[in-house]
Amino acid sequence: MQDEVEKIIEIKNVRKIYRMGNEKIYAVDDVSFEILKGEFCCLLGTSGSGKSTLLNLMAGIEKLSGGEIIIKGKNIHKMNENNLAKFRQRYLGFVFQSYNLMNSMTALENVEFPLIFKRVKTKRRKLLAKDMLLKVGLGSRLNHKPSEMSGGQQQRVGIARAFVSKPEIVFADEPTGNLDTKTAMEVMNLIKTISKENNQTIVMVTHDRRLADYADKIIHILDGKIQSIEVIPNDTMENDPTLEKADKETAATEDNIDKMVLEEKDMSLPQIDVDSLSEIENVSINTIDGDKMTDINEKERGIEE
Ligand SMILES: Nc1ncnc2c1ncn2[C@@H]1O[C@H](COP(=O)(O)OP(=O)(O)OP(=O)(O)O)[C@@H](O)[C@H]1O
Repeated sequence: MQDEVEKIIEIKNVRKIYRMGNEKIYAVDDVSFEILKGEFCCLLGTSGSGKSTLLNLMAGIEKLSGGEIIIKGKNIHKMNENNLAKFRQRYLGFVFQSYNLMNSMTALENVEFPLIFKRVKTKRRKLLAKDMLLKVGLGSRLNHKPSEMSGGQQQRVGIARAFVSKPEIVFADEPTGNLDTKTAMEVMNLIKTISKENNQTIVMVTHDRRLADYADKIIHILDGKIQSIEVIPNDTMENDPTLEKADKETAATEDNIDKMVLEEKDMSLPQIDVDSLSEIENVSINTIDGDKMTDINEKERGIEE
């Protein structure tokens, strides 16, 4: 008998009410649905329908007015701040519409960042970050800063940063909102390809039906309520020439990564000011796969029940 697929996210009668003077705004109004492990789920709706609020509630960024959000069996809104932060680091990744890259850092340094918090050793960190940048087709842009890259390239760095530590769930709020249609499709292909390779769960917000078609499941939202839930047949992947190129690049360089690390000059990360850590953590709340955790003390990253 086939194993039942894990319900990785359960949304139960969730409400978010904002008060504006005497007025109550029901941004999310009694919403319930489930997302399975490995599913690509899209929250689709027009402007003001409540998509971003729902995503922020799911990520524990906004407080609930009612209901429950269970992720990996844990009621995340019952956790204290410290445990919630650990939970985010361990299980969640984020892709933002505005990329949220560190402008003073190179592409490679940006992608390395989540791994610093995981205390992954320098050499391994650089290998993982490089590998990820090769995967997203940026093998020739490792040492470019965000200002030296196009919007599409910057978002590829954002994707590499979100996925480098293989979080089980990646939240993406209008990840292609600042990109032209062709680049948006390439970015969608990347998100889908990488997440499917690793059985990662994606929750993406968009108002664009064409982008929602990349999902396995679409939650249609209107005025804070679910209008319908649509399951999409799994045949919408397009041939992306950039991906093919990225694959070839990865294959060609896989054997040379060690060599590249040894040859790379001036790759040390800038000194991190302790006061800036919380700001950085907001940018790169992320985690790393269990089988890549050999450098990390399990207890240190443990989450209290
Ligand atoms: N901090 C807030 N205070 C008051 N009302 C808010 C707040 N944030 C959102 N809202 C209201 O909640 C509703 C849902 O907003 P939300 O940003 O979730 O919609 P959205 O579907 O993501 O829209 P968009 O696509 O334009 O970003 C809107 O009516 C919005 O005005």
